[in-house]
Amino acid sequence: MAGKPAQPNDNGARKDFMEPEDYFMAAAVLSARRSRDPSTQVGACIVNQDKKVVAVGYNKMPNGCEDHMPWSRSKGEDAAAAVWANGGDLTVATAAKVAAAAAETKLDTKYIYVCHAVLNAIMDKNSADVKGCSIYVTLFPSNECAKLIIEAGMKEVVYLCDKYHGSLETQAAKRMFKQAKIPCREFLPKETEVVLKLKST
Ligand SMILES: Nc1nc(=O)n([C@H]2C[C@H](O)[C@@H](COP(=O)(O)O)O2)cc1CO
Repeated sequence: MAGKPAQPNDNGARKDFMEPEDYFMAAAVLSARRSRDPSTQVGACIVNQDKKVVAVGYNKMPNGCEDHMPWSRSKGEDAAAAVWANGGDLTVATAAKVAAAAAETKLDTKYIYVCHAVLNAIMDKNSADVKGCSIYVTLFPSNECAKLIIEAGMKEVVYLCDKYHGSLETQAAKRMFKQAKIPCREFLPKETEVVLKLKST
């Protein structure tokens, strides 16, 4: 029996192939999965003007430091976890407060050591430079990432999530992007299912 009549220009190709933009953001989402950060995993994918991927990256500790730097968000969390692990009779909440009050150093948090996803992607690029490239990021770039993106001559930022939009770092990043005339747009998947599925797993 004859099937559906072929449409003009129907060469029999698969119709549900992945659109390039979805692929680039999915690559960023997949890269984020390599992160060891227990709370926030960030991925980045840099694409050149020929639509070729030239780099991917994720938030990580510097090479050689992976097993030695803390992943905690606050000194208190570390100390509380240690008390808890040693069978201490303080609750985690109490221990956290005691430790946080006793030591206010940031040296025991991840923030001072971690390489953001954008930095890692730029350092790991497989091209001479990333001038004129677009960057797909799972989280809006920080002020430090914005400086790198601008100085590297990238032309566009596409982001999936902006959960720290109220932070000083994000506000500073937006101010620099505006001044440097680098457009930032929220990612709108063409084929939502694939990217969101990756994001949520
Ligand atoms: N743009 C960014 N790129 C990143 O790679 N990061 C990293 C740094 C930390 O490892 C993690 C944020 O941890 P937390 O504060 O949500 O527990 O994400 C953070 C930002 C935020 O501006």
